[in-house]
Amino acid sequence: MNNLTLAQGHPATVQHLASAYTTIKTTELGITHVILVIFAISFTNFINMLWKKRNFLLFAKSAKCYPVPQAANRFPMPWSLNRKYEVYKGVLRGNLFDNHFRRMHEKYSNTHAIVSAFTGQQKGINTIEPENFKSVLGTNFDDYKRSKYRLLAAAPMMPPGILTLDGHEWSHWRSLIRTQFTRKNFDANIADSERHMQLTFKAFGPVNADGWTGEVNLMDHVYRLSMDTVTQFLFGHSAETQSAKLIRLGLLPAPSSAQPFDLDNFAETFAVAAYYVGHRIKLSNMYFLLDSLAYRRACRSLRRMTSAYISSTLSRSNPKGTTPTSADADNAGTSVITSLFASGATLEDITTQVTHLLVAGMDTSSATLGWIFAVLAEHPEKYAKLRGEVVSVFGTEESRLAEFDLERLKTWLDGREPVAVRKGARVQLGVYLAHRRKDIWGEDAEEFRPERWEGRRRGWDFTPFSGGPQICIGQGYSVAQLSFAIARIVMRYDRIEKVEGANNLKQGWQSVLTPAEGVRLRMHLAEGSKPLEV
Ligand code: HEM
Repeated sequence: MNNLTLAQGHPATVQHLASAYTTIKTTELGITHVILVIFAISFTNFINMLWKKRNFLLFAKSAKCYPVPQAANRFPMPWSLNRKYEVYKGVLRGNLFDNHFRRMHEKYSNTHAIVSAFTGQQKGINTIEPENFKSVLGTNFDDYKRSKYRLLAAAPMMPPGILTLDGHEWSHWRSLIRTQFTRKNFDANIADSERHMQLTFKAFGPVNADGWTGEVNLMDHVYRLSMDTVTQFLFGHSAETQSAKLIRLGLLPAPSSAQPFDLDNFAETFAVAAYYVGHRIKLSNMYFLLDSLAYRRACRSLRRMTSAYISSTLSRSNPKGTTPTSADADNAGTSVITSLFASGATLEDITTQVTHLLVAGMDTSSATLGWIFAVLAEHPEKYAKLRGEVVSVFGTEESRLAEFDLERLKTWLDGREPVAVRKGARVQLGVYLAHRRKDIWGEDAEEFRPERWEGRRRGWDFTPFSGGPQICIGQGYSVAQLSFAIARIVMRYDRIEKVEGANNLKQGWQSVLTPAEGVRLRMHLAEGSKPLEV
């Protein structure tokens, strides 16, 4: 009362007190309401969850499903932060599959369930069972979808496209793109592939009086090689990132005609954006935690450059620089871009799909080449054997026996019970560990023994390119392209050795498993190798 009296002479204060009083009243009511609503929602959700769990268990029983072991959750945390910590620790230490996932499979069998520590609900299935790969990727393909977090994590670099979409949209782009992955297109590019190899050899640097190069970090060079060959294939003309670097280092003269953009920068910008995307996808529903201005800037400039690159491809036969038409696409020759353009896709759409193709083809190809030579450097006898086979089919640089074409490159190379999966659960197919199972591959499964392939047919036990309707579109192309690159390197260099102190087999993570510290080698020029043509 005293307060009220005092406040009468001070309208502002009165008003203030009055509103404070009303606020208290409203807040009391509001909080009660809010608590009731939260309680009602939580209770409904809880009952709903119990109901679904019951239905799921009944379904599992009626379908005679195998009661999969459940991975224990020792330190349960919301959003499975404890598991994410384990996964990410493995990513950073370079032993993701050999440590965390291997331990899980050893402890809880080839197929086990991840369940919520709070509700007991199945959240995911981890499997290294080829039969399950077949089921998810092949037989029951329509029952599964890609993780929405992959789409969200990658979106700033690449809006939805062939690598992240499902259903009709995915099959639309897949059917348009796959028409270009033909043998004819590979063979048509072989002369350019040779030129890219010559540039790569130049990048390896000169040899000393004994025929040895200095230290070569193979990953730098094969990254650019992959970028140049993949873009050659997609665009019909290459991004020339290897030449761009050689020009920067003063090892090649600058080109007379202006480029549509800084090609050297293209490779670097792509690498930054792809690095973020690879790690964001690994973070799954926590993808947003990894972000930065550098990432956003890289995504924007990559898009600008890719779009300029596509326009320049389409305008090659249209020097006036007017908006490209489908006639320009026809004149520019056949490539993924021209065929997409001819199908009526917009520049925006083509830019998106091409970015997906670059992401799909770049790190995969360069990591494969890197690993192959990292392992070969540890096994000189296998390198010699491989070189012997290449030389017996194709000859040496000095005396060629045969030209490289797809046919010859190909010739040269030549869980059992059902498991119930809850709708919405995430199924992880552990390809890395499945490829190292001793019961499938024998006691020497961990050893580098390429001879194991002799007379062996590939099935769902070997799925580096995935399988089923979403199998890698670039499989045939990349096996041929990589075989060509391997054959050309071993043809030119008869020995390789790792430099002292190099840790070439340490695993790191890009968008795929990749040599964490690069592949540091010295290479010995074979007798009779010809001088470079570039
Ligand atoms: C050694 C090289 C390569 C490996 C190991 C590889 C592996 C794979 C794998 C495992 C997938 C399935 C990804 C998933 O859906 O989760 C895939 C899909 C794909 N790959 Fe490759 N890839 C390689 C090279 C390439 C190249 C060079 C290109 C094209 C230039 C390419 C284009 C694609 C595309 C477009 C898809 C998506 C297919 C679809 O969803 O329909 N790949 N690849």
